[in-house]
Amino acid sequence: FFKKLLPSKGKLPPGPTGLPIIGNLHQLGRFLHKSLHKFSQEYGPVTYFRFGVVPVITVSSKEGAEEVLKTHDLETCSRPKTVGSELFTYGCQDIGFAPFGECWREMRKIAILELFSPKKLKDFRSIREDESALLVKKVSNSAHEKPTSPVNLRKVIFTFAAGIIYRLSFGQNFCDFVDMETVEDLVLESEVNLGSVAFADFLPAGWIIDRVSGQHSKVKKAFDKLDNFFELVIDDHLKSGKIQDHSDIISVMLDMINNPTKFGPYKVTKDHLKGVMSDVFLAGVNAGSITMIWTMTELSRHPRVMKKLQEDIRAALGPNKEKITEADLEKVEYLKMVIEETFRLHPPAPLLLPRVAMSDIKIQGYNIPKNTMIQINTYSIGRDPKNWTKPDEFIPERFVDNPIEYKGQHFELLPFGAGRRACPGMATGITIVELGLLNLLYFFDWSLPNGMTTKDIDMEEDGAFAITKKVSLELVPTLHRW
Ligand code: HEM
Repeated sequence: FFKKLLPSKGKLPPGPTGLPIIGNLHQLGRFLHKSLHKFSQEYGPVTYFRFGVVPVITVSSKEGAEEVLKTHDLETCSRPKTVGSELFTYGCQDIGFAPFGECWREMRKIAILELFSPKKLKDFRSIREDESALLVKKVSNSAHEKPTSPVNLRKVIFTFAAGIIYRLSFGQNFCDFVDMETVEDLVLESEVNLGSVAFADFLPAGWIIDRVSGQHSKVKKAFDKLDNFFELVIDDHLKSGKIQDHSDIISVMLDMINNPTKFGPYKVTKDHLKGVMSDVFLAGVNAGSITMIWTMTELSRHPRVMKKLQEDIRAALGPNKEKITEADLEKVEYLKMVIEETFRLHPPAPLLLPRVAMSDIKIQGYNIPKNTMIQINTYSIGRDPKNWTKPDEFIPERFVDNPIEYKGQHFELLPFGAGRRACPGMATGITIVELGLLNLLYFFDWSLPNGMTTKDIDMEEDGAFAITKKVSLELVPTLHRW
């Protein structure tokens, strides 16, 4: 009867049958990208399901991704709001979770100008070189220890990536007044809570369950910690009295808040500033660190590739270099293939960030009604045998004489997304990843801790939006002798 009354939705994509109210929640496992991968294997590359009462389509083919991210980019470039995203981005007044509109456009414009322009990338070279030197020093100290002990690669890689991103966005002296261990815990806790599922997101009156179950207070507590931390960073900028020098994005935005008439009609507020800080703090460091960790993990599991890569790097750069420079990044073709292969198998954000249809559209011949949430499954696309031969194997050579790149033009490989909402930090992110790995692989040889074989390397995943390796990767470094 109700079906007759409601307007026809036309031909929806196929998908699992849901239950009243909870939809298909009972069929989703711990990791959404894996559950949706299973759906696509059973129902096809465009699948319809319900997350509680929220309608969702998941797209798992290169052709479908191209239709969403290119043909219908304008109609799908908004984001759905969730309890976690609203809280951690100060009411979605950031870049990553802002709905399509003026706020998103203005924040993205400021970030591109103050963080990601080619000029800024050049200006920040000294920060990257300082952090590279610190990384090599830290690992060298461990390599000199007798007996040698394994290095926790997650820790050194996080400190390296965070040192660069936070100093360039939060100020040169950032690392002097905070302790990186605390920062790492804060990033992990915030990311998990931002991506956590609240009943209020998909059930009518679900907020009551969130209050009773303690979910609401858990997320709020994590947010308060992050907010206190941001206040500390902002206070430090205000105390230094150097807002006018525009030395980082925080001083630029504080100047915009204090002198609104100087900067055009859009009124920037403290919530915008904290929203952008939240994006940089969470998105900026995690994805790059995760990429480096998965790369070192796959290299440790594939000694043939590790050996070939280190020989290739050392032949290209020559012996006994004192430090790696960014000019060296141009010479290491095989490293770029290894990173591409890692992106294919371990995209740091396998579902990108969710989109929402702003009008009725058609994807692969199916009707997608307005307000449907859209998930692009790059995890499935990277494993699709139609795009890749032997898709489950780690073979960087597949990129030899292969035009496919990760920059958003080739829809079979989308680690940074594509279209209007593609990652604005791509150039910065990839430079950090290449630089970090080049330092680790040029100066050091790596072996597994005593008694461990390649088969013992744990590949279990963890995380919410960003999917990382659950168990820390521990390897023993030896200083390379020429
Ligand atoms: C290897 C490093 C990185 C990877 C793999 C990565 C990946 C991604 C992905 C998949 C998205 C979602 C794209 C979409 O929905 O189509 C994204 C968005 C975003 N990323 Fe990155 N990212 C990286 C580095 C960075 C860095 C260094 C920053 C900032 C310092 C950054 C800031 C952002 C922001 C602000 C967005 C939201 C864009 C929007 O919605 O308009 N990312 N990133």
